[in-house]
Amino acid sequence: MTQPKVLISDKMDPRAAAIFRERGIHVDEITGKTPDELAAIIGDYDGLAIRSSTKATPKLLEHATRLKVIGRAGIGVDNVDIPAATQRGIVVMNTPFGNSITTAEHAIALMFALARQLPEADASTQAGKWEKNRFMGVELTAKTLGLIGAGNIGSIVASRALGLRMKVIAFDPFLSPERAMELGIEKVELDALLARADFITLHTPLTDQTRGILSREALAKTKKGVRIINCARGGLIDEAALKDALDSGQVAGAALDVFETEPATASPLFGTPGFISTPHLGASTTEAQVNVAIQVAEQMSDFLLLGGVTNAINMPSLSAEEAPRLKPYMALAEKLGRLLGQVLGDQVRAVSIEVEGAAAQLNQKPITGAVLAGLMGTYSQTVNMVNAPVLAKERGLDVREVRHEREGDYHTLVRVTATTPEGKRSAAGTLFGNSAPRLVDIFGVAVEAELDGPMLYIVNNDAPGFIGKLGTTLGEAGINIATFNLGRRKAGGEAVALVAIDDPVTPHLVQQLCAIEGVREVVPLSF
Ligand SMILES: NC(=O)c1ccc[n+]([C@@H]2O[C@H](COP(=O)([O-])OP(=O)(O)OC[C@H]3O[C@@H](n4cnc5c(N)ncnc54)[C@H](O)[C@@H]3O)[C@@H](O)[C@H]2O)c1
Ligand SMILES: O=C(O)[C@H](O)COP(=O)(O)O
Repeated sequence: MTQPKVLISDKMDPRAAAIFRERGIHVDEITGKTPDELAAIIGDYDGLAIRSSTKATPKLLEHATRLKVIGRAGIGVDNVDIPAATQRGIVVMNTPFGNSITTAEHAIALMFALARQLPEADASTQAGKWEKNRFMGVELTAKTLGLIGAGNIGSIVASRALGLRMKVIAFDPFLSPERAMELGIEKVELDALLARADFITLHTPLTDQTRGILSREALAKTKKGVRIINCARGGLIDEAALKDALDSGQVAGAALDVFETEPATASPLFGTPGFISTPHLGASTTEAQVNVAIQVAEQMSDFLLLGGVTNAINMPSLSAEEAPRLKPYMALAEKLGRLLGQVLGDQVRAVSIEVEGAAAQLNQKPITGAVLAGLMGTYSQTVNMVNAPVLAKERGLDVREVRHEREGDYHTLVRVTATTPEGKRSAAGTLFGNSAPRLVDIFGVAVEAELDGPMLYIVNNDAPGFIGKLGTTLGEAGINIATFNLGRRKAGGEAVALVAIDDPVTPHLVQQLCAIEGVREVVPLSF
């Protein structure tokens, strides 16, 4: 295995680079590059470790020809084009909990800062004004805090606010009543939250549903004198409407850590009385940065070295312990998919993947991904485990997974059945010694073949003399037979030969093989 290379392109705690090096991964820390400069170097790397500054756009990813994984040392992945990464087979992972406490604390800090106008009071005092009568604050105790989004960060904010004796209400369509009760908060609709909250804090991702959730109309529905905090994502609030609401006094104060356009070096909000801002500092504590740096480096190393997948946005998880056990199954699954793909071409409309015996104890998703990657890999150069399920969906391929706990003739078995307009064809394989993939059944004919290197799949009438003629034709073309596996439905019926050969065959030789008496089909294979 060649040494993987990782690029850290945003400022990150040095522990990330140290972990990559300890695990034998080459790492370069190159920060502050323009998109074009980054595009010029990204082609050298297997992994890209980022925070929120690097934008992994489709344009950048076009140059990322080696890239296998993007690791986000933090939570929000809106700076990564996930569909583009997935199309290119790049796993995108984040560290969903490493900076949650820190960010929740920042929201609470901003809530205090708004309640007591701390930044203005500080600036005035340091300017020598001593304006004691100018800064009249409000208490938090007994006030109502409205959470928009009660996930990881929102729920930590709730627990801190309850400790401050606030009443907490939340709008989150995915918050269950049980979870709300467990958190000690009241689940409400958005309009009720707007009408009741003295403070509103946002903790949702930026999605099509949440963009502009505090729109001009929503701000008009708030309780007069509300104070608003946003430590989630710019774009959740209409900034122009917020400016007007601050000017009119509808909103008494607003604290933004995040902006629609970042870096936010200019904004109509700047200088507005009651407005406070920080430059996307939510996650910026020593503790959070150490957490996310360690987590992202461990996760990316596990993926690059062992195939373990943790906290991936675009792929099911696969622990570093599970990955070595699944590896031979994935190799078997990929070979079965590849075999069917080569024999059936692009005629496959549906695939059923059955696991039986020991295989049924494992996580089936990676096995399915490998089958699809093998199947579609015969007509797509860029398909892999990551993008195969998405590409299958795009092509309208109906994919089914079936699990049989019982053992059949083999202690472990993977069977792939493909449906084409002509009917169903299936291939099954097992693992010898729990590690070596072997084909044991092809289209209902029992065989025992290693699927490796160049091979020939031949269907012929079972009749004396065929093997001799086949050997002679291959021999005259200078093709050496490595192994020969033959199976038949019944004596004198249809027979299937899987022939491992030392060199690939030419189309002309395939024609010659097809011309042998009794041969019905010849398909050159490669594994
Ligand atoms: N300022 C910073 O530096 C900083 C740091 C960390 C995280 N963040 C951001 O904070 C946000 C929240 O992070 P998290 O870890 O709590 O995420 P999370 O996924 O744990 O929680 C998000 C919550 O939003 C809810 N939600 C989704 N759609 C919604 C909708 N339409 N209306 C209301 N609620 C909705 C979800 O149900 C979920 O409970 C993310 O955008 C993240 O990027 C910012
Ligand atoms: O989503 C996140 O984790 C935060 O926005 C933190 O971003 P940062 O890593 O750029 O500070």
